[in-house]
Amino acid sequence: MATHTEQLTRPAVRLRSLTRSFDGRTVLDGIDLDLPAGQFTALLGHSGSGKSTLLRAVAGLDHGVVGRGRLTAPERVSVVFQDSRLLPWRRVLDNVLLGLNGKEAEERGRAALAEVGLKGRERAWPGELSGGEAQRAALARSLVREPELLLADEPFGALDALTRIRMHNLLRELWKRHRPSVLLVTHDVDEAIVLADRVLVLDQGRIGLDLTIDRPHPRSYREPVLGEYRERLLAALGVTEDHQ
Ligand SMILES: Nc1ncnc2c1ncn2[C@@H]1O[C@H](COP(=O)(O)OP(=O)(O)OP(=O)(O)O)[C@@H](O)[C@H]1O
Repeated sequence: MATHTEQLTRPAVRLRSLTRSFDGRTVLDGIDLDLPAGQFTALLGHSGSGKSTLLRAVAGLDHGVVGRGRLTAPERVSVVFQDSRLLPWRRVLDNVLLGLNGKEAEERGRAALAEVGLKGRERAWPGELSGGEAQRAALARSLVREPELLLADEPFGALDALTRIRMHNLLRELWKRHRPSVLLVTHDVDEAIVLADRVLVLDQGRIGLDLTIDRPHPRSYREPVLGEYRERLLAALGVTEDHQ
């Protein structure tokens, strides 16, 4: 992983005039965006606004899609999805190590599982894990690859509210320790505000708002000052809050 000084001097992701269309309908409309290395960024937007399309483009998972523009991203990119995508016929540690071999990789896999709170579950089958545990294993699978960029597409979307808060703390903790650049796609305004240092709103194929959240961590949903950010984000999303 890059040193902290290197991280500050070069963007991890650079998009220039990035355009993506499906069936003649433009979903991303000439996006220009730099994500500085080591930054924790969230991407908000309505359903269908193109968040996953943007994330897939950055991940290089959209081969064959009609599009234009220039994109640079680091070499080591990990992606976490809403479902853990663990292979049910492989034990948890083997899922984490998928494609990696050797004693040293195994040690790193065990360490990653310990980091996400799954020490002792190395030989469990994915079917024996709860939803939150499965997402922890998915995070460990990403972590063990030492990503420079971690892309997460609604990673906590299927979890209950309490588990989600614990996963927020875990993700932020892992980010602090390893400092990958993070791009987190979410529907959840509060999740974005509590976790990210920069929140982007995708609207009509463009970045409609680019908001820096300059507040110390850990943050709580209940901090009154975060309410100002919430209102700005909701306004950018075209949602008006009912204050009655
Ligand atoms: N492979 C594809 N083929 C055709 N249309 C697609 C494809 N992928 C995405 N789209 C369309 O592009 C638009 C944006 O989809 P995308 O999944 O990026 O939105 P999203 O903001 O991530 O939505 P959600 O929050 O509901 O997941 C949608 O209208 C979707 O139907």
